[in-house]
Amino acid sequence: MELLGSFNVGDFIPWLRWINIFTGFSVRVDTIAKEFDDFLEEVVDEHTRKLENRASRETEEDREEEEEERFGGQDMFAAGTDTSYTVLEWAMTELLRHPKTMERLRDEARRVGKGEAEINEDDLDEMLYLKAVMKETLRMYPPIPLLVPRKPSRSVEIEGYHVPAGTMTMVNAWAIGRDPGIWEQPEEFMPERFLNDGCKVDFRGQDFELIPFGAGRRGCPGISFAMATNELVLANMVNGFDWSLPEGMRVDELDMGECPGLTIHKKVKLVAVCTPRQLHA
Ligand code: HEM
Repeated sequence: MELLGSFNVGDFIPWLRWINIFTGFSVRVDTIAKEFDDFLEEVVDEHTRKLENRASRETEEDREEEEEERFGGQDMFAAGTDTSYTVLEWAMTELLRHPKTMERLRDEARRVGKGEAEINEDDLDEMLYLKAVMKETLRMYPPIPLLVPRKPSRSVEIEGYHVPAGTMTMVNAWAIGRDPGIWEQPEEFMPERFLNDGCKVDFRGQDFELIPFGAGRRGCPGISFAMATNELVLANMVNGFDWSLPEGMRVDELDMGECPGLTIHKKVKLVAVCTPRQLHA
């Protein structure tokens, strides 16, 4: 992911793409692509071996099917893992920086979970504060800040700008999420802005003020799965544990720096202390 988001001349000046060979960029991309491909091939093979009564896959059609499974797996794996862990790391960081927000979320989880050890998917519908926390995290820290580069198939005119067909275009979801013309106090982490009669903006691609998953035909197809898993993980983290910063560390000492890449991680990994909650017998 870091490599995909790094600067390379060929993306910006296509006829200079040959420079990527001399900078070593092309070799690094090919090496990682091969390692990833081998890994997925092993996963698909293992899965196929487990399928009892399945004839060995030797025809051309079988091989094509196998390749599709590998590419599908590659897409899901690349698009779904890094994004999810990034969003959870930023959410936890902001919660630790805002103890009152953490407390409110924890209280909601323990109320909705009725003191049980585990929150399940059905409980999530009732957890409106959790949803507001996730939305606010996605507003401030869209895991893929420039979405995925696209090329228009025909020339278009947008607000007076002429964009010729085939131009590489990027949408800066990060800047949109922090635009003071759209958001009040955009640099403040305030999940409350999404509650009750507050802002009705949603992230499913209908409201262009908040597009961490992109929008339109090529928007993220994993959105529902991603939100269900992220919400479930965060809800269970605050339900099952009390969270704090390492002893002696102040909130203002938390490093909020970002790493460059296709997905934007914290530069310094979050270190937090979790204390299992005492369950009543
Ligand atoms: C918080 C989690 C996630 C975020 C923020 C996210 C965001 C995005 C974004 C911004 C795009 C590009 C959309 C565009 O260019 O308009 C994308 C594409 C995609 N995402 Fe996600 N995603 C997440 C999780 C997932 C998960 C869990 C999966 C699958 C299990 C997934 C599968 C995909 C696929 C396959 C594409 C490519 C779609 C295409 O090009 O047609 N994503 N995602």
